[in-house]
This record gives sequence, C-alpha cells and structure tokens, in this order.
Amino acid sequence: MLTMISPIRFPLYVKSGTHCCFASASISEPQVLNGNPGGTVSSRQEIRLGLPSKGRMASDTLELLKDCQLSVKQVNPRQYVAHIPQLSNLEVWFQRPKDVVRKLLSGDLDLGIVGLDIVSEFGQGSEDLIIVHEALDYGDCRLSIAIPQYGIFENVNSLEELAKMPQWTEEKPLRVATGFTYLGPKFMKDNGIKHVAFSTADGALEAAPAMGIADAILDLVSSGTTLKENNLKEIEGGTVLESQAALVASRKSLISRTGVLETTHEMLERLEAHLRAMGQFTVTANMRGSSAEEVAERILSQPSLAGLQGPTVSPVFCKRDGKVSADYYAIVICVPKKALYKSIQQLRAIGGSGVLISPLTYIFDEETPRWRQLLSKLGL
Ligand SMILES: Nc1ncnc2c1ncn2[C@@H]1O[C@H](COP(=O)(O)OP(=O)(O)OP(=O)(O)O)[C@@H](O)[C@H]1O
Ligand SMILES: O=P(O)(O)OC[C@H]1O[C@H](OP(=O)(O)OP(=O)(O)O)[C@H](O)[C@@H]1O
Ligand SMILES: [Mg+2]
Repeated sequence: MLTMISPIRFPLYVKSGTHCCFASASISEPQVLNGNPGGTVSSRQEIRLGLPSKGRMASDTLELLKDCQLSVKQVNPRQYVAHIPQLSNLEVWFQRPKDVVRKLLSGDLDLGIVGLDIVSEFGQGSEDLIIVHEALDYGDCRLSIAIPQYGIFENVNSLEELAKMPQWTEEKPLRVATGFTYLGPKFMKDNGIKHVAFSTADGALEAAPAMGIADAILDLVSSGTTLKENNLKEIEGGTVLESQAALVASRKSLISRTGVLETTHEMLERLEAHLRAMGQFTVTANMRGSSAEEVAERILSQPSLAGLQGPTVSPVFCKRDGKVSADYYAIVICVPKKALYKSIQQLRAIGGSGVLISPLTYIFDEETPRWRQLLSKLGL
C-alpha cells in the first residue's frame, strides 16, 4: 500500500488519486483495496507471471523470453492473458509495469518482469518482493534529478549546491515535478534536504521547468537527449537509482504456492544461460604443437585465452608416410565479446591460425549463482 508523504516537510500535490489505495477503518464506508485483500496466497492453481503490457519494456521482454526459448503465445494482441508452452501451469498476464508490482504485493501475481525503478517506487521496500534476477540487460536508465542549465541554476552543478541555494524556504520550497512520489521525497529526506515540494506528473516532465510549473524534475534518463533538448542538466549526487529490467517474485508465492519455486528455477536457469552466452563468442583455431599439454600451456600463458574452464584442445590427426600422427591441434575457447580482438592478437602471437568466431547461444553452468542467493533469501 502506498504511504502518503509527510505534508509538512514534503507537501505533495497529487494530480489524480488513481494510483493510491485506501483501506477505510469505518465499517459503514465502502472499502477500496488494490487487488486481493491482504495480499494473501489465494487458492488458485495456476502460476501467474506479469509482463509489461505497453511501453518500451513490453517488446524487449517478449524478445528476451523468446531468446530463452520461452516464447509467449498470445492469441490476440488485445488479450491480456497468454501462455508459455514450455512452462506448464503458467499464465502470463499483461499489465502496466506499476500494476505488475502492485499485483505481486496483493498476491494476484507470483512472478513479474519490470524495471528496478518501478520495483523500488511501487514496492516501497516491501519484504515480500524478492528480486530474483536484477540485471536482464535491457531497459537501462537512471532516475535522476535535473535542473535548468540557465538562469539561477547556471552555476549549480551538485545536489549540495542545489540544496544550499538561498531561494528555497519553508514558504517557497524547491518545486520538483516527478512520477516517483515515493522515491523522490525519500531521497530528499535521506540526503537531509529540506524545503522541497513534489508535484506529480505523468509524462513530458522535461517541459515543467520551462513552463514555470516546477524548478526541477526527477525523471528517468537514458541517453540524456531529452534533458539536453529541453535545456536541462543532471547534477552530481542527484542520481536516485540505476535501473534495468529485473525478474521479481512474491516471497509468499515462492514459499507457499505449489510449483512457483520450480518455475522460477527454470526461468532463472534459462535467463542466466542466455545472458551469459550473450557476452561471449566461441573461438576455434588451429595450432601446431608437440602435445596437447604443450599447446594448452601456451594458451594459458595468455591472459585473455583462459576460456570458461580452460581451453579444449583436440589433436587433429593426419597420415604421413603411412603413419598417423597429430602435428597440430584444434582449440576451442570462449572469449568475452569485449576482449575479442585482444584474444585474436594473443592467439596469433602463440601460433594460432585459421581462427573461426561463432556466436554462443547458451552457457549452462553447473548451478546458477542467483539460485543459491534466492534460496538463502528464502531461508531454504
Ligand atoms: N529512456 C529510457 N530508456 C530506457 N529505459 C527506459 C527509459 N525510460 C524508461 N525506461 C524503463 O522502461 C520502463 C517502462 O517505461 P515506458 O516509458 O516505456 O513505459 P511507461 O512509463 O509505463 O509508459 P508511459 O511513459 O507511457 O506511462 C521504465 O519503468 C524504465 O524501467
Ligand atoms: O535520456 P533519454 O534517452 O532521452 O530518455 C529519457 C526519456 O525517456 C522516458 O520518457 P518516454 O520516452 O517513456 O516518454 P514519456 O514521458 O511519455 O514516459 C523518460 O521519462 C524521459 O523523458
Ligand atoms: Mg515513459
């Protein structure tokens, strides 16, 4: 449930109350709850995964799942429920990212994929939300304070300088427009900044300072183009959080609902195998040598050629003068994409030839490190 911010320190002007939920104490008044009352684990049999229904996360999420051989089958794009044939007993529900988090909390969803920004804003530090994979490698952005490049802000370049400006008083606080009405005031409070008033807005926040609606904004920044185009700048110490897409789960569901832990394990294995492989190439090459050990020693003498668990070295046999022997060896290693050219140079330096580079699809480790972490978070 959202907590309203102290109106004295951080007056909050809420444009619309649609994203707040209230539980009335009076019996005579009707109650308005956000989802399943009390966030209990209901008796439904199916496991539910919430995915973003719109926005830039929607297509990237489907793409990622497809790359993990977990294609989502949606009969009709306007239908909000779908299936992943590989994961039996799982329903996919398309929801707005913030509703994915709310429904995880209310017990109406068991798993979800959303940005960490949304998890922090709408999860509000709830112990029931568990981040299973915090780096799905898309939707990268940061939540930052931005101020005008001009006028009284021209020489202001840090949060400290912004807070020290004589303009902000109890009566006339720094006005910040944001969609992050939980994280914004919390950040200001954590940084000991007084005389701040937040107002909510849903889009095109970057226009607010020029329109005179706000002095500063707190919004997501990725390339920084939108800020620049609107003559705004980020400031030192003004980043509230770094975000990217994450797999999130309800603690209650993981512990109590049949099959949720197993499904989470399978999803995690597939995600990790795909994401690890994304950063690597397979390199095969030929190398002359007197023995497999001698070739392996030469490879391991190079810092970028160690591979995942050391090189695979196989003899290439040929028949000469009626005698079968191995004069050279085929080697196979994985190299990080970023270190590809360095690896080729090192391979050549030790006598490698005929170098072939292929993409990798999956790397399945013996055990995914995040699985251990998940079990320990659950006390299992
Ligand atoms: N410029 C950006 N670059 C990369 N990722 C972003 C960017 N802006 C937002 N995101 C990430 O994508 C998520 C969804 O943002 P998006 O703007 O696509 O949808 P939305 O905010 O739900 O829709 P709307 O902005 O129409 O309300 C955000 O919560 C954040 O994690
Ligand atoms: O740093 P950049 O790469 O320019 O991206 C930042 C912009 O992206 C998001 O807006 P979005 O495109 O989602 O539009 P919205 O305001 O309608 O949410 C965010 O709210 C910023 O406005
Ligand atoms: Mg947006």
